[in-house]
Amino acid sequence: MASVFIDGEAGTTGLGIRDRLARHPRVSVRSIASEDRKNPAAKLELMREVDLVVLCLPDEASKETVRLAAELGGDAPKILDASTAHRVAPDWTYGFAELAEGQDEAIRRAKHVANPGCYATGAIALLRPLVDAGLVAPDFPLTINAVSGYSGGGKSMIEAYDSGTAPSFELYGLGLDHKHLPEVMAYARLTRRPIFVPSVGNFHQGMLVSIPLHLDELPGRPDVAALGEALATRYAQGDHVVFAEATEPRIEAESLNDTNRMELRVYGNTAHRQAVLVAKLDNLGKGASAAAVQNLELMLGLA
Ligand SMILES: NC(=O)C1=CN([C@@H]2O[C@H](COP(=O)(O)OP(=O)(O)OC[C@H]3O[C@@H](n4cnc5c(N)ncnc54)[C@H](OP(=O)(O)O)[C@@H]3O)[C@@H](O)[C@H]2O)C=CC1
Ligand SMILES: CC(=O)N[C@@H](CCC(=O)OP(=O)(O)O)C(=O)O
Repeated sequence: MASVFIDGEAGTTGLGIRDRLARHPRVSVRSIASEDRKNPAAKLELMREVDLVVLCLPDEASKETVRLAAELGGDAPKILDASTAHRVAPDWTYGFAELAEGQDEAIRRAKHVANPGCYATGAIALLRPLVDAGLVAPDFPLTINAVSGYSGGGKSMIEAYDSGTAPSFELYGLGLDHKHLPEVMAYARLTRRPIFVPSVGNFHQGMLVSIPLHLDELPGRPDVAALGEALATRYAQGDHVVFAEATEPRIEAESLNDTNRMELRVYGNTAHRQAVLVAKLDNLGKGASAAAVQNLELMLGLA
């Protein structure tokens, strides 16, 4: 039985991981007493005894636990960080197994893995295959639009919606400096910073990430079908990331909730030479806790 300590177990992401691991036949969760949850000495003692620690903390607290673990030298557990702190750090492995061939193997071998951001998971899954295939140039002026359920904002945003003080819908991140952009650029291999317009609505969980494209501005002026074929080919073997046909000119955000699945579609109008790429995922599932469980199974040699 492999043992795991979830630092930040009572938060939104931590609880999601704990619930999934509660029914896991080969992983046991070691918990810290609630009054000690921010006590470095207690964390250090627990980290001595476990195989892996998952960080479900604000960025600064994550960095602090990583520093603490370093005190254990060669006895330090493996670390999976769900925060934004290490996603583009050179000595960390990006925990998106479907990123490219061999990424699952890199996660298996890694001592330190950064779990991807929820919006970034959708944007990278859509863009990386098209950049690799030469259908989208790395310096293309992209716009990424997205909507998330309010659980994406953690405990404080959940409280605001539950108490009725939050708006039904809002755009945010309009300072154009969202924390997921560095990882999107790095792992989709973009050289020009996309404009990212996230939004949040009055539903608990679920997410759509959409990217509009003028086809005549792309290299080789591909048609709608060519974009779909590139994604279908790339994810043909996928269990968790799949290409799906765009059968209706609309899409809702919640049908993949509580799963580790993400669906990618290409909508378009051949006559108008326009397309919209869309990823659907659960911000708490493939966007956070379910992806974390997928990663820790790889890191613990259970998958
Ligand atoms: N919600 C989401 O959809 C996603 C979140 N993430 C990331 O996961 C991390 C956690 O986010 P989320 O679960 O939403 O946040 P929450 O606000 O829901 O939970 C954070 C938890 O961390 C605890 N905490 C804060 N500081 C410390 C510390 N020093 N030691 C131990 N525990 C601490 C908090 O406890 P207390 O309340 O008692 O202070 C709280 O329980 C963040 O980095 C976030 O960016 C990643 C992907 C998606
Ligand atoms: C609705 C909402 O506020 N969402 C969060 C992102 C949630 C998430 O995935 O953040 P990390 O993975 O980077 O921790 C935000 O935009 O900051």
